Amino acid sequence: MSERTAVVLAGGRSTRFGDEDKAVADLAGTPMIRRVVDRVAPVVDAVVINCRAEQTPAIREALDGVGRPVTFAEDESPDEGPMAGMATGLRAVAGEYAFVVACDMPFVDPEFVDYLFERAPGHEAVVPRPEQWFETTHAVYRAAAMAEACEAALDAGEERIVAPLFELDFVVVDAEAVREHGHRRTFENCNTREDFADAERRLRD
Ligand SMILES: Nc1nc2c(ncn2[C@@H]2O[C@H](COP(=O)(O)OP(=O)(O)OP(=O)(O)O)[C@@H](O)[C@H]2O)c(=O)[nH]1
Repeated sequence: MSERTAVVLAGGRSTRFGDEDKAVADLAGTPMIRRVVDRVAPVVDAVVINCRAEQTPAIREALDGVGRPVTFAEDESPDEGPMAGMATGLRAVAGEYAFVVACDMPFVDPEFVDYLFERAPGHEAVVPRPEQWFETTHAVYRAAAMAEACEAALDAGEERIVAPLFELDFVVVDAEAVREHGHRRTFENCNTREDFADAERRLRD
């Protein structure tokens, strides 16, 4: 089996959260990004973090001892959006396939991630579609192909991550397959203080 990587997107400004980086914000006693990495670590061989250079020290500290090699792929120009971050992160991937996940999805389901990787051979992307939209920041990509497609889309002035996706040979994981293989919370994300409070309640349940 070729090496599997998790690319964690953390280069956003957390404006809905407030004057603190939500990636390293405390969620029930653990930095949120640590929760994400701890959950995916059992099903990947390596981790790539995309962030801005000034975020790296705090994220590195939060990930101390995760048990997988962690590489930092820092934005050359910050604030260019999640698709630019995805391209930067994917360019740092050594293996063929990578699971891309946002740093604010602390309930990501490792069994579901494993299922996405299992479906990947022979394709360039495996993207869940639990409802009407594609979960592009919770999907497996052939790293080089998606990075190239993102870069072309950015050059064309495109901002939506579905644009490069449609250039690839991709598999959709439909609602039924999501229900069968994934925990229903796998896509939940935390953007606001209220979302954090909600997540903390769930983590205590
Ligand atoms: N590299 C990079 N990543 C980004 C950028 N904007 C968002 N992201 C990442 O993309 C993912 C989805 O973005 P959001 O959930 O909107 O996070 P955010 O932008 O930090 O939050 P808000 O400012 O509240 O919208 C998160 O994992 C962010 O870290 C960006 O300009 N550059």
